[in-house]
Amino acid sequence: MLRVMKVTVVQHPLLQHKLTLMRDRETGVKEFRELASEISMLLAYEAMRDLETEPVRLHTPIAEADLPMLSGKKLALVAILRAGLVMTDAVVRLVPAAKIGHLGMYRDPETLEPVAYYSKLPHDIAERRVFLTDPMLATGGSAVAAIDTLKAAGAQSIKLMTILAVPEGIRRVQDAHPDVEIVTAAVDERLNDHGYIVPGLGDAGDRIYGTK
Ligand SMILES: O=P(O)(O)OC[C@H]1O[C@H](OP(=O)(O)OP(=O)(O)O)[C@H](O)[C@@H]1O
Ligand SMILES: O=c1cc[nH]c(=O)[nH]1
Ligand SMILES: [Mg+2]
Repeated sequence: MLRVMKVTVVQHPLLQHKLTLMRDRETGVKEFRELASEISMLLAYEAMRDLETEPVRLHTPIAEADLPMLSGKKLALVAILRAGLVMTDAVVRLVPAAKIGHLGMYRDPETLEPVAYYSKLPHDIAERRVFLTDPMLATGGSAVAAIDTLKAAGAQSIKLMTILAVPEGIRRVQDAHPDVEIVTAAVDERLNDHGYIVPGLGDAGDRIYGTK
């Protein structure tokens, strides 16, 4: 695992293998979606490494013992639609008590700037640790707009979980929101002239939902 400032690249071989399968253009919708789910759970395992625990006294079948249980702030998972939804759907299986928010936005194909079309967040988001999900961090416009919205709603503790990022997008998020840690499975080379990540995996939303 490589840590550079507030970016964590999860370099576990299991995760990297699954990511390579996702990148393959021959991978179909069903497998792509399953891989995105599995990678999201592995990313969450790392992103949630610093969750607080406290000892709770209980009886195992053998003895009484003080054993760790999650404590501290409650959690919120927030998906940037559409593609982030597959990630929150997966991660909530690990933290079933988390509340889930949705931020609808798409990237204008000409300007590459995000266009927001929906927002529904837990009312108590200010009291929760927020894990924002989107598989792709490209120009960073969508992530910055989503974090702006979360902070305007009172969120104070935010981590961004992505599957693929590029240095340009990471910089844009860090410049706008230096307090937000990014957890990703890989940092690719660059963006092409259409704002797609190279080598990337294509259009995440289209590959998850089969819309192309
Ligand atoms: O970093 P950026 O340059 O903003 O690009 C990344 C955004 O692009 C994709 O969404 P898209 O606009 O394709 O919407 P969709 O999920 O509805 O397909 C992706 O899921 C991110 O939200
Ligand atoms: O490569 C990219 C860039 C933005 N959005 C995607 O879905 N893929
Ligand atoms: Mg898309």
